[in-house]
Amino acid sequence: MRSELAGMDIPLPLLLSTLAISATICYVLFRAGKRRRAPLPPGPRGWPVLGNLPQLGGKMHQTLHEMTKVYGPVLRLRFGSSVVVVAGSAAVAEQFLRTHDAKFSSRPPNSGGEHMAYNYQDVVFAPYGPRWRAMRKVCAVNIFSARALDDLRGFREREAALMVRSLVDAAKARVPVAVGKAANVCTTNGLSRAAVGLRVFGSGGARDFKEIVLEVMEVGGVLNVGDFVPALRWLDPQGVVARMKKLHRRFDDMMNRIIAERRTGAKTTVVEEGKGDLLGLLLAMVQEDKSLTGGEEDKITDTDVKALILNLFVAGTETTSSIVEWAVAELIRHPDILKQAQEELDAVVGCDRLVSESDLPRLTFFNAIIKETFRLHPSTPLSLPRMASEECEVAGYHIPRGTELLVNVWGIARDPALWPDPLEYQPARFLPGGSHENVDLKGGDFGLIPFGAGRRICAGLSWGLRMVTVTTATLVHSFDWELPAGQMPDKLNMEEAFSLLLQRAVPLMAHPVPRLLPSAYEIA
Ligand code: HEM
Repeated sequence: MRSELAGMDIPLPLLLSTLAISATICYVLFRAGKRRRAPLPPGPRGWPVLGNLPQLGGKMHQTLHEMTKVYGPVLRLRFGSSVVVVAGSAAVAEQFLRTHDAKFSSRPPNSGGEHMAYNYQDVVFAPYGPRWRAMRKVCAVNIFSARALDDLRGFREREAALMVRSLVDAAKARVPVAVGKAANVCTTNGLSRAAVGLRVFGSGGARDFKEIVLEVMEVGGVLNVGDFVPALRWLDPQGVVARMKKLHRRFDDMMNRIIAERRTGAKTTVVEEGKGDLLGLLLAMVQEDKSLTGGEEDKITDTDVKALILNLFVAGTETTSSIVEWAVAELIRHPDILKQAQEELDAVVGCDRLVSESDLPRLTFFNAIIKETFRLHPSTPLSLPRMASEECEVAGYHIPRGTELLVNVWGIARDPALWPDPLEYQPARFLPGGSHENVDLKGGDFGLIPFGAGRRICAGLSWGLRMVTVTTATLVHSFDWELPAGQMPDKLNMEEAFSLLLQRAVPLMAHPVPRLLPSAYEIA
């Protein structure tokens, strides 16, 4: 038999065998293609609807660290309807945040970004793109560049001195102080003076401002179940969204008032001159009709200014003061390390004045203490979430588009494969000749990334690091620290609280004992 195909006369057996061979080749290629796609990462089975949310507990970073030991360094979970992947080793974090960083440069949508941060018009939640880049540049130039940091140094040092004054008063009264609270007043006021020319706490502080900032920091740290389970979103079971909306209105009203006062030159709440602060610089840009991205329709607006200021308070206050509190607690637990730190401070600074920022580069041992504290007690143990804008392959696993990424910076910094005696507080590991002498905190060493890494690394890293170092150095240089009667340094409770930020479960209370010459404490 013969068959006619496109006018050709082909024998039927030949045609059939050609078709059979083609079909077989297609099938083999299809199977090979299927096999080439990497598997999804492993992870524990979750519950219906809620997925793995009920298994996380309050100390999510600890649970995820344990799961990583079982399932490996790329862990796949489901938070409600969101697929989440957790990076649990330095090598895997590097693949996500260096090799594939461009694909993970946006953050997943969430209620904080929508209801508090002016519908993602800020820096923290803004989708990756020209607008986000421009907003980051505005911060970088006006507050976080080396020059801006130096210009604003007076605010930080002044607040550190005021902290010392209040601690001397407590010493005279023989009352123990909450070290984290004292540090928080210092870091928040330092930032708020630089940002809006106002002190949040203390004399001259605006009460409204303080209340709003405290609540913004608190609400910003809550994990909202409605973000992961769409069916629960409208119910708002924790009442988080309702609080956010109310708080947003209060913050917005307050900022509108501050901006109006600035524009009319009225002086109701402004305790600093306001010259040279970030708000003044940003309002000048609005006045000049400056474009963010160069486009005509993309002028910087009052909303951009308010969103940016909000970011600084949420991202830059508790993160900074919690590290100071952990550092002082570690030093109380390790009197030999505290003594060595004080000897270095005395040699560099002397005993007749307080620490200044210009002393910091010469404090080799003290800088190692700061690194070691960030290693064991990173303020944001799971960094901030990112989201895959494209699919990719990491460590042999397929990561689909839309997957949320958490990087367990807390767990990675305790990996025994990377850190000898990982649970021991040993600043010397960062000293010349130590096992990690060249490691820094700036996102290049993936075993230690408390500020994140890649394009969306912490925008306030330089400010945060300086503020943490100068505040801690001031506390350690100006005072000896004694625990309240009955507490032993080696038994100090070092438990972590239930929170997205790494707070202490039991706030550190201690007696400051002045140790410098009396003239050092003469603070105007
Ligand atoms: C010292 C303590 C601080 C720590 C440990 C810290 C940590 C972080 C981390 C882990 C991220 C996410 C990075 C990533 O996605 O890879 C981040 C983002 C951010 N941080 Fe910080 N931070 C600190 C202080 C500050 C300060 C003082 C400010 C501002 C005054 C600030 C402003 C920001 C902003 C604006 C972002 C968002 C960056 C973006 O999405 O482009 N942070 N921070």
